[in-house]
Amino acid sequence: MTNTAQSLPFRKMHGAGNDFVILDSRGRDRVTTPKLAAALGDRHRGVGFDQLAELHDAGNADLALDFWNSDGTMAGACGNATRCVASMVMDETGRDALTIRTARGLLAAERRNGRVWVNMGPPLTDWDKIPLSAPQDSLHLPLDGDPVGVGMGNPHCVFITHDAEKVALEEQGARVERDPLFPERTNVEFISLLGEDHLRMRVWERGTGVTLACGSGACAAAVAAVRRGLTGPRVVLDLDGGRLEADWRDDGVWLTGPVAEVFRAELTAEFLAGL
Ligand SMILES: N[C@@H](CCC[C@H](N)C(=O)O)C(=O)O
Repeated sequence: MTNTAQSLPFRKMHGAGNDFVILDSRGRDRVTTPKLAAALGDRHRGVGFDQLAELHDAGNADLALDFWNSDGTMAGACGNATRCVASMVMDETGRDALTIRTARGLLAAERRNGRVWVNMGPPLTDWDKIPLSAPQDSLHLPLDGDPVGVGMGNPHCVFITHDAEKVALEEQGARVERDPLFPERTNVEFISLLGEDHLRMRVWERGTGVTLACGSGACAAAVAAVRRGLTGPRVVLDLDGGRLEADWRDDGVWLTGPVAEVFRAELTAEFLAGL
């Protein structure tokens, strides 16, 4: 933490109930450390969030983004936070198209008919790119329930079930997140088919636990559903916190859904000094 003497402004936003603290470090040094992320992510002694997103300057893009989980670890991708920040910067600048540098690569965001879409990039299906710990066919991972492995800049393990409502999400999610098949742990999704190109999805996020929605997870679920012949490439997903849409095109998987700003506040100098 470089800025302990001063308070630090932030915003709270959410996308379909997947909630974020947004720190805007454009024009200054980045401030997030694992300790700050974990302290702020504490819903009792901090602010509480599923992810923290920190904006910063990017030479060759409109902005850059880092993502942190509430356990203080970093994530390579966060679809819902990317949508929230894109919407915020589009409102700020009046622009309808942005490029966003993330650990996953350069992502495009577009506002079409009032809805912000983000291209989360092409899915990764090779075992070493997801990554898995040994060569495997990612379409049939060697785990009970025959899940599909998908990389979206972060790892996902997608279980196709008869009824996602009936899954013991906490127990199964926690176990699969740390299965040795995933050297970097994994996000875990359970999906079931509700109708044509319409999925129910529940999610356990790596580094956070059960969340109301996960954007990269929705993209991974759509990819798994297409690869297993369940749906076409454009899919509606009903999550606990709302509805997301994923559209797998030649240039990547596009994601949209609701976004909301909840409040703006500042971290006190006392809170920061205690880290
Ligand atoms: N909520 C996210 C995913 C956040 C990162 C994830 N927990 C990880 O560690 O990979 C989303 O909307 O994509």
